[in-house]
Amino acid sequence: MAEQDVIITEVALRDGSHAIGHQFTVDQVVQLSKALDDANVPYIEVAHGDGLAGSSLQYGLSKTDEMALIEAAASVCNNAKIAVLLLPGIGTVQELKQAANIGAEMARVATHVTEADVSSQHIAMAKDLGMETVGFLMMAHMAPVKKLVEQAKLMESYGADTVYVVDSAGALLPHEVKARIRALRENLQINIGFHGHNNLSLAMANTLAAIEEGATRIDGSVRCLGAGAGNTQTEVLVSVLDRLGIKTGIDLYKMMDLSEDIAAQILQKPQEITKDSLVLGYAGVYSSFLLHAQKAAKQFGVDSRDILIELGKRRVVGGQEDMIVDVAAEIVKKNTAVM
Ligand SMILES: C[C@H](O)CC(=O)C(=O)O
Ligand SMILES: [Mn+2]
Repeated sequence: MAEQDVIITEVALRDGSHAIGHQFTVDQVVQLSKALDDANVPYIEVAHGDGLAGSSLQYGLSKTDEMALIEAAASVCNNAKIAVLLLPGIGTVQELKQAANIGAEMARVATHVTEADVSSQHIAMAKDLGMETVGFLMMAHMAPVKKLVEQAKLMESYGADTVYVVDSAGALLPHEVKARIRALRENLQINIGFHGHNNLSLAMANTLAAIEEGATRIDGSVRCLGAGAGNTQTEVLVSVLDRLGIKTGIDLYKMMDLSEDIAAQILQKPQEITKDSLVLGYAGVYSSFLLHAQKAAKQFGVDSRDILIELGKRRVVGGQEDMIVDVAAEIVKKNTAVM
């Protein structure tokens, strides 16, 4: 019998970076990684929220060099493997090599859902470095199923071991997740994964829908420590899967304890679905835009929801963070013109 039916990657130390303005310290990363390792979590992702080399004025400056965080996490894990995220164009193969040298064993190469072709070099390099390799198709709600399959097949052809459907905006509904995972299962030979965000309170339902259709790689963030309203909450997911008789190999009590004792202390305020995170899901906007939009709203004196709705209409994608300020300024101009 397999020890795990579903393999969980804990993303709080990467996706959660968005929620705390990229302020992780070595001490926080060491404490959380150690506890996750002790709870038998198989993969722990560590990096800037926007992946390797994401620390910048555009995406947000990290308090601590991410390589120091990755090295610290790797040094305290006995069984868990450290994963890193890389968005080609933000990170390069240089950072990937550096991360592999200090202990990262899994590379997750992320592209917009229609741009998989930019991942070929990075997937090939990750394989050459001996890393387990994941293709991560972000903003999956923005492409029809046929397009998603075509793009996933590209990642498979470059050598990815797994392809993820990434609901970056938390905008997908369960039947849409099902259709996407089913199509990938029917057309690909590699593992299929799912990464959800809870902006519409659907992260758990979507994750279960994905598992029902055959996804075996699932992301979670403990205490919902992720962008927007956070991801599928890991300790809740472990409980639900246990009730369903689906094995994760993770110790539930230890997971609950570390959520309460460590993750909750890292969050500047408890994760909940606020009006802004709800609008992310409703309008189909990248979850990592949340704090940027709130900052621009304050700066320009406009409603953050208006900014997010407009970004959704314009189908803005990751990498276009500068548009947030443009949109805020345009709203001010429009409001002044009608006065
Ligand atoms: C760079 C993004 O934050 C990656 C991710 O977690 C998502 O698209 O969701
Ligand atoms: Mn995410």
